[in-house]
Amino acid sequence: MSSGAHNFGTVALLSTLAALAYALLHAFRRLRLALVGKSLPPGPLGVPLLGALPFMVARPEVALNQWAQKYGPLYSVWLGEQLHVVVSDLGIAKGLFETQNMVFSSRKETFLKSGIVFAGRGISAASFGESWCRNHRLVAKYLNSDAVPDYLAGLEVETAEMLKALYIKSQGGTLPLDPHPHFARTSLNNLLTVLFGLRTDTVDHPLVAHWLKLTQEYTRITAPLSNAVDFVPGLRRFPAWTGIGRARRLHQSVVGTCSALVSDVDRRMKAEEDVPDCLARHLLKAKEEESLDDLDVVVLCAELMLAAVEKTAAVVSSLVAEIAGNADVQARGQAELDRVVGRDRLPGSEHEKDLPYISAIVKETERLHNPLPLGVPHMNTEDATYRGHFIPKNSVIILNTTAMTHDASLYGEPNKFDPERHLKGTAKSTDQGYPIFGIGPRACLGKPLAQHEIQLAAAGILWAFEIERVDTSADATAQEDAPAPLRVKLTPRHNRVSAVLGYAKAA
Ligand code: HEM
Repeated sequence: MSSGAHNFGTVALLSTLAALAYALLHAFRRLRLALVGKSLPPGPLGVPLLGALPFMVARPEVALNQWAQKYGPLYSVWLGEQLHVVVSDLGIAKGLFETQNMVFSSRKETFLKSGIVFAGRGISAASFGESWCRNHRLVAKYLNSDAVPDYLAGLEVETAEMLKALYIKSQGGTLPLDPHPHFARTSLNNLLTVLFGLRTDTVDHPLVAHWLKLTQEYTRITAPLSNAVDFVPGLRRFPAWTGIGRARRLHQSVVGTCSALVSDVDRRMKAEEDVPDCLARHLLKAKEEESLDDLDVVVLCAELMLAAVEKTAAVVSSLVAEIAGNADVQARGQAELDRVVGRDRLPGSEHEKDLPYISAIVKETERLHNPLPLGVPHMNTEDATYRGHFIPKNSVIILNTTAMTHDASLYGEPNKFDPERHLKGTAKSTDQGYPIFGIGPRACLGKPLAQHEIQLAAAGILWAFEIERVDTSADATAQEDAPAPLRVKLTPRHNRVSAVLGYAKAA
């Protein structure tokens, strides 16, 4: 026998033994639990050391959905040595949180996101404890639904600025464009105002493209299941292959950018300049009393900017893409705006409650185009049991919110864009609520701000423009592995648009 064939035989034997040992270990784990009358939720077995990680490399949500079909809406899966419990049903998610809210409201402090990107600080990646409580309390003061009404006038100004910039950049509707950077700038400006009391003056300001790039990198390297290195500690010896280097660079870049903004607020406060009330000022003033160090302040601000900008902009871009492809929805939304707002002023936040169809368009976009398809994983701090399934302490809980919002038993024809289903009192009305902002004490802190921003953007764009999608299939610059960029033609809807937007050179 040749040495090559011999080596192959040895490798095959060792692999088989490793797989057997792994299967035995899992069988033993399950048997041990069964002996004391406990059974884990069912789930796939996976492979030695890595568990199910190899099946989740490309599109984790596809693998998760296939397992949900096979094992049901509550199943367990090992990723490396970490047990994950995946919930794909809204009723079960609500059930878990209604009965054991506090038990399920921690997070696993992951190696990449928590340890490197946020340097063990911040809110979203922190386990449930004193530091999370303090940070959550400090930030909530500036973001909860009591605080947001103070920002509404500013959000309206930013929306009007965004519409005007779209009008100008598209040369009064003659040039197709990608509106996404404009939506990102609006969201960035809203956050910069809340955090630092400042804003960018144009979409071409370098901070807009820089921050968009950082948030996209953040999304790529911190997606809930993207990092084998979080669950297989042995991989940490290979920083070049495992995203560790990228996470370090992201940390440096994000902290560098936000440190400069925080330092400027600090300098202005020390020079006794007039600094508007903003989160950075509040945190700097409270540093001693709240035992915050410099990095705490910077990471809190950076985290909010990372959490906010791209997700909010992504929803608005998806909304525009959907409207461009649904002439009936567009016409119905515009008819509502003409009726409620008229053509001599822009829709404002005072109109929101009188625009149920626009709200329904927003809800339907969020249902279909969830910008955080698997939410942010939770962790349970105590052993728990749900409908006979044992969920051991320190399991990572994935709320598969996309599966929940595509549940055909709640939303008939779940892949269809149909705002009508959110209109109360109509034949199609379902009103199941949807969990894209999360559930329980760890639910999104920015929801009130994001919802107002998106609603104002939706109403403003529909008020101002006829939206038409431009075909990008022949775009030679498009990258093969990236989604086609959104390109739309935004034609002013009526002859009052330029005047109301304050654009003097109107046709
Ligand atoms: C469309 C926009 C947004 C979506 C879909 C979204 C979604 C989410 C989700 C799913 C979570 C995890 C909830 C859970 O664990 O149950 C979360 C957490 C969080 N979000 Fe958002 N978010 C959005 C915008 C924002 C904005 C604008 C901000 C800040 C200004 C923000 C700040 C946060 C923070 C700080 C957390 C961590 C909460 C915690 O762990 O205690 N988000 N968000």
